[in-house]
Amino acid sequence: MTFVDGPVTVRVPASSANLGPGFDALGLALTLHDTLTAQVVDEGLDVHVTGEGKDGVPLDETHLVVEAMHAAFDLLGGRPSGLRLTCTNQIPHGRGLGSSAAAIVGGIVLARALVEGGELLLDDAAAYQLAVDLEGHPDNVAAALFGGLTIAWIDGAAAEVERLETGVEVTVFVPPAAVSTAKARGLLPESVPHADAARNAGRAALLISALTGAPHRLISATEDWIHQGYRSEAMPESYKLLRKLRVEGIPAIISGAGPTVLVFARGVADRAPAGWTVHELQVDAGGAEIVRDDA
Ligand SMILES: Nc1ncnc2c1ncn2[C@@H]1O[C@H](COP(=O)(O)OP(=O)(O)O)[C@@H](O)[C@H]1O
Ligand SMILES: N[C@@H](CCOP(=O)(O)O)C(=O)O
Repeated sequence: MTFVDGPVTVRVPASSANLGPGFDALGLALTLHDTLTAQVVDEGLDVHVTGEGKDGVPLDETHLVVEAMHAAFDLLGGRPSGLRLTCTNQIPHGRGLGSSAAAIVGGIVLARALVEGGELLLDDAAAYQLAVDLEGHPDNVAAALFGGLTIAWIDGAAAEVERLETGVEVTVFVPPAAVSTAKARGLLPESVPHADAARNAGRAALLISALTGAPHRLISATEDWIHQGYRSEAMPESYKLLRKLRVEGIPAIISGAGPTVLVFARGVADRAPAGWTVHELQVDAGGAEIVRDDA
């Protein structure tokens, strides 16, 4: 196995998972990015972080991007003697915008690009499978890797994905405090009423239609009964904003495991509670991409 000379840069998008009724299945890549640059060096591990997470993430082998790079190098044939990594992060951590998925996908794509012929040794299907195995659920990593609107599922142990185009525009309302995905997953019940599962399935199907050509269906298509309500105690302000917007007829959901509120609309930034950050975003159609020096 031969490593490439010089640094490699990857740009990886934020993602919003679930989108209301599509729990652990639907994902949407968004135009908010982390930019990661890595280079193989003679020895040691040198990690620099600027932007989101700079004061909170470890700078050793337990850094999530490094863990994902190591897992990918192990599949590609071996780890390099040393690594220099620089992360310039726009995606806030623990807000339901897929920062951990972006770190995992970015690390895998970086490692692959640092190995001569890496795309043949670890193709997109294998990279996706590794990312799902590391993240534990497929929805965010599908969108972060492939871009656009994704439907993700697990067949046996095999991670599968269907990618769709959508031109939908969104506004995200990001609260100041984080809620970890692990904590939010811990609030979910072991089972849900059959009637709730049934109506969620119908709305998830309708949502695909709404996002790919029938936007007038968005308010009905974004209703959920199987996760958002159960998690509301961990994010009461988000849930309150969600209900308020929906009463106004604005299609709002909890993004991923929360606490960010995502709205399929523009021109609503004035609804943000004090202290929250608002981003008006588009869909990132490309997913994780190597940034070429000559691009
Ligand atoms: N770019 C990153 N670099 C290093 N660690 C990260 C990065 N992004 C996320 N993480 C790790 O993942 C955690 C957030 O993951 P999670 O709770 O799943 O929230 P999110 O909704 O943002 O994915 C962070 O606290 C940090 O430990
Ligand atoms: N389906 C997952 C999505 C988690 O997304 P994140 O952006 O909060 O990591 C869940 O709802 O737990």
